[in-house]
Amino acid sequence: MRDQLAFAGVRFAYGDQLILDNFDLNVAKGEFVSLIGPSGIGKSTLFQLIAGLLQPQKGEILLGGEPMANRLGQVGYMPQRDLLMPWRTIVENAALPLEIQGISKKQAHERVRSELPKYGLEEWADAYPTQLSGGMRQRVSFLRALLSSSNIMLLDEPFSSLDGITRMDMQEWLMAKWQETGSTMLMITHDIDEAILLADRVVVLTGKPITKPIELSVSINRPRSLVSRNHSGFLALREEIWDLLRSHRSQPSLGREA
Ligand SMILES: Nc1ncnc2c1ncn2[C@@H]1O[C@H](COP(=O)(O)OP(=O)(O)OP(=O)(O)O)[C@@H](O)[C@H]1O
Repeated sequence: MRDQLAFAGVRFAYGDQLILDNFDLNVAKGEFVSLIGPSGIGKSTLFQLIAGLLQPQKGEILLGGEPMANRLGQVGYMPQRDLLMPWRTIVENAALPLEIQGISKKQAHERVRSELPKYGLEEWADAYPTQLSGGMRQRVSFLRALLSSSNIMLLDEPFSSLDGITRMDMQEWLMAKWQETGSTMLMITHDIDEAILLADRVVVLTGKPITKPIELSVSINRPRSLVSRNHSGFLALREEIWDLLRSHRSQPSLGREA
């Protein structure tokens, strides 16, 4: 089967700061991939390249096997903070990508209203974002991203602003949504447990520039739940990822002890 997303020999630099060099990454249709790496390594840059907000200076980014220079509108993006417009109701916020696609406001609103029960939000259709909890707002943000494009969803630390209990609820909720929608998902996270729990594969980004990402398969049976964290395979993977991150953090070039 063709990859849903492929980086082939990609180079990208901001001025003389090289972020990616000869970078390859392949993501299969319907796969869930977590991306983890130190702050400032280039994770958000990677997402901006996928979304088409930035272009590679060398190499190609392929969507569905095709090189696609204009990738805007081909991917759904869920940011760290929900970025809902406070003056728009929940329906009006979630319907925005459909209206941008040229669907009439009436049809767009009907479509969103039909989706809201799946998000536990049917009673909040006409509420404003400030009336909702953080977890509820992130569910609206997810729905809005999914309505932009369900082919590839980019989740940029989607739960980092939530409290610990809501975050765990949302992790289980996202696992269920991923299975229901069959979308390809890439998620940036700084939380090793979150990276493992949700993913088929964890990609550890290290090095400046990033050349070869370290890819680790997560072979823990699905459906998973928070209890899966006690699985021996989970604990071993957590150790492995932590060792990788720690060893790169303590490189002399990063200003730590030799
Ligand atoms: N528009 C820009 N112009 C110049 N440099 C930039 C720009 N955006 C990011 N950078 C630099 O590129 C590097 C990678 O940034 P990026 O935001 O992709 O990292 P990140 O891994 O997502 O970091 P974090 O985990 O802190 O969000 C950083 O050194 C950052 O300062």
